[in-house]
Amino acid sequence: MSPPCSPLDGAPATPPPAVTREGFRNAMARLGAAVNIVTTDGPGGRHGFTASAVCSVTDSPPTLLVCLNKGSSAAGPVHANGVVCINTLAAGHEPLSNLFGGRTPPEERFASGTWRVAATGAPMLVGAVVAFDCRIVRTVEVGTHNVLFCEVVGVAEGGSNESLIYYSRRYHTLSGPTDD
Ligand SMILES: NC(=O)c1ccc[n+]([C@@H]2O[C@H](COP(=O)([O-])OP(=O)(O)OC[C@H]3O[C@@H](n4cnc5c(N)ncnc54)[C@H](O)[C@@H]3O)[C@@H](O)[C@H]2O)c1
Ligand SMILES: Cc1cc2c(cc1C)N(C[C@H](O)[C@H](O)[C@H](O)COP(=O)(O)O)c1[nH]c(=O)[nH]c(=O)c1N2
Repeated sequence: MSPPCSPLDGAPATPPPAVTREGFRNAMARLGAAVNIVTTDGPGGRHGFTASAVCSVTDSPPTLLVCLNKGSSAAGPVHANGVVCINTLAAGHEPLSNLFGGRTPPEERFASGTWRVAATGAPMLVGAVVAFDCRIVRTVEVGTHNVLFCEVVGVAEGGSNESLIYYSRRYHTLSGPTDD
């Protein structure tokens, strides 16, 4: 059996308490993450949702994963369409993130921002830091979420040099190097 976890400050180890949902979320709030709007379109209709649970899986074939709550109104359309575009948000996109973050009807979400249609048919956000046009190649159910494995079939790099970051339940801006 493995020993109990030690606190990072070197204090004596105590048996770990059960991890509650609240405890897990509080811990996760300490992980900074890029903010993305994941969009879809096709026979299941146009939809999109804000997601921070996005991660690179492998570059061969280029694959990302997205964790999508099964209770989200976007879940049906995403699975019916089998395609998504992962649009990574730039500084100034906080209102767009909140708009796609729940409760607003799908077509009202797309009334903000400028959208074009990617090769898969999914909406691509003009002004995103980067956008990944993807086909969903596998879905794995874990608890409340579906993990979508998304093969990248197209990439568009935007002009913005400032990424939107969600950390400690707030939005922040991270600037990249400038050319000069
Ligand atoms: N992975 C997710 O589904 C996810 C991620 C971030 C935010 N959200 C949703 O956005 C809203 C605001 O989030 P917040 O960060 O301000 O406060 P919060 O306390 O609800 O969440 C803190 C952190 O916990 C994680 N988290 C939250 N809900 C989760 C879920 N259902 N499953 C797995 N991980 C989850 C995320 O990393 C989040 O940043 C909430 O409704 C939350 O459920 C969901
Ligand atoms: C910053 C931030 C980050 C996330 C979210 C929200 C916000 C504000 N949400 C919640 C998600 O966007 C929301 O549940 C959907 O918009 C679906 O809501 P409706 O069911 O349509 O109301 C979210 N949901 C999800 O399934 N996976 C995720 O990674 C995230 N990440």
